[in-house]
Amino acid sequence: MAPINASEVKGYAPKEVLPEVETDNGKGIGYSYDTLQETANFLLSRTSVRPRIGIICGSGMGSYWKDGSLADHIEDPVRFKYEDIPNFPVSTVEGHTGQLVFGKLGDVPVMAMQGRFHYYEGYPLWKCCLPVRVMKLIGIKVLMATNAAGGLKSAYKVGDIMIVKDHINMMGFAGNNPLHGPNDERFGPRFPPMNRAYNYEYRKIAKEVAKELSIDNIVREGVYTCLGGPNFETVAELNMLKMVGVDAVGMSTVHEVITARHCDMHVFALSLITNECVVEYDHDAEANHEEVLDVGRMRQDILRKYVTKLVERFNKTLTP
Ligand SMILES: O=P(O)(O)O[C@H]1O[C@H](CO)[C@@H](O)[C@H]1O
Ligand SMILES: Nc1nc2[nH]cnc2c(=O)[nH]1
Repeated sequence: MAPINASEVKGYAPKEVLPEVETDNGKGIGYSYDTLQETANFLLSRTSVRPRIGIICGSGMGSYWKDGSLADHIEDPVRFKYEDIPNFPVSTVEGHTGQLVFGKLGDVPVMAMQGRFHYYEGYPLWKCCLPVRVMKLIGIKVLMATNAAGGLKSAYKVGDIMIVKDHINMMGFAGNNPLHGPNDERFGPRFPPMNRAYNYEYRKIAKEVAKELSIDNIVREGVYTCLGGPNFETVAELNMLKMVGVDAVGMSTVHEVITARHCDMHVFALSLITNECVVEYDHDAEANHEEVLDVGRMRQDILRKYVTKLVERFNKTLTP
């Protein structure tokens, strides 16, 4: 049998990005500050947009449904394919186009990631979060992360939008953390606090805006966790997560938020509940990525309007 070439397998990171531990000229794990500064300078030299809010578009929310998604509504867009950006990984998951878009959302300059990086694609966590550090270096103050997630709380329905109040870093419990390895103080401290990870003022604003848009009946607030994936959870795993206080489960965001808080960015996150987690045996339903993408499409207009308004309101809280 011919050997399998990982780079040709859909859903798998190309071979050259696979090593679990990459070093930068022997200085340690991850890319150095200077290397990421080069990436930031590359982007800044090719656009006059100076965003202060960075948005990560979750599965099915950024790109998949052409012309309706948030990123497709960014005005005067300047787009960069991930493969053309120095030091950037590439997206391999369906529903994650793989480009950065600079431009205006409402009247606010933003940068949106149409596609994020996941651990299950074969990337180490620090590499999944590399774009967050690049955001910091181009002057972004606020990270707005969105994701698709399974709803664990019994009150949640498919299509609900959960404002993330807090997270449980399950992968961190096992010692897998994006900050693992030598610490560069220019990004942040060795031991960053995480008890105020999700900005309180922004969560308050998000609830107000949900009322203004008359979507408060579908907007919730809860606790998110990220598992490594790519498989969805077993019934026993879901019941355990429920027991420890998880309301929604996904395969992203937590490590991005840790990286953003480490470098002192404000953080706001939303989970779109794309499927109900099955917490009973003898149930026919099975989670699948197609359903996740479909619900992303179903909610794209509401999410776009919500995020656009939030971006305008968050921007007003930033000093000029
Ligand atoms: O977290 P995002 O990227 O939104 O996507 C979520 O949905 C995908 C599974 O359907 C996984 O990638 C999971 O993390
Ligand atoms: N881990 C996990 N990720 C998801 N992303 C969307 N739905 C789910 C889910 O049910 N579980």
